[in-house]
Amino acid sequence: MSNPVYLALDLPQIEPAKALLNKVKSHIGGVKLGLEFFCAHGHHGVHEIAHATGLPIFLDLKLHDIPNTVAGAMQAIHVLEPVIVTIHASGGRAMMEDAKAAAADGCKVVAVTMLTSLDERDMTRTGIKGSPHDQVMRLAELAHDAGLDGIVCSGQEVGAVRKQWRDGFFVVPGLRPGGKATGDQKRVVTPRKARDDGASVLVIGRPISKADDPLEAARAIEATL
Ligand SMILES: O=c1ccn([C@@H]2O[C@H](COP(=O)(O)O)[C@@H](O)[C@H]2O)c(=O)[nH]1
Repeated sequence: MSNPVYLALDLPQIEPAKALLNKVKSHIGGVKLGLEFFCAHGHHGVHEIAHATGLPIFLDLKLHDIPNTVAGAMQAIHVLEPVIVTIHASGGRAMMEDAKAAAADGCKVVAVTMLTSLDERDMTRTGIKGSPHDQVMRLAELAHDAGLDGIVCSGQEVGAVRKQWRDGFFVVPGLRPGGKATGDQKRVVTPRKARDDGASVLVIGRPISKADDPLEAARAIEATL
């Protein structure tokens, strides 16, 4: 089985990002480039990371707009050859259908359900009633019906989603080797639990990138899987 860990490269400077990747690249399966990286370095930065590492690229752009705009954005990133792209499930069914139709062949389009930095209290404040579990299940069904490949959810929900959507592709961030919520992440589990519960991809950033010894941190996480 290939390594399911995608390193979240949330670093503002490209040279330190490349140096980090050089250290850990034998212990990860791919690279996740998100908003911070894309806004700072754009297409050029994505090409540079892809060429420097040879690893698969996951573009975590979390697109969320009207269907026509999101479809246009999906077409504009074909040239970057991402293996995974994220959009927001709350953009609605038509937006998800058009995003999938506009994606390149072989690119997995997955919908963010409820960010791992949110808990039930945060949800209530945005006007969404019920538990994170219910909200994730509802949006997973919508994403499935829209023809997407899978969803992004926390490790606290992935087991339940996997039972309903057996062949889905599930991306799980909010992973902490100690299993405790730290900083901005509220719905966390360990990488091992997420994998055991059915995650397809494990997204891990700061537990590796901010570790005193990123190579040792990446090795230690790999050894638990
Ligand atoms: O619900 C979500 C969706 C995306 N993310 C992204 O994953 C990484 C997690 O980084 P850590 O440093 O391991 O917390 C980050 O790039 C987020 O943008 C998420 O955390 N939760």
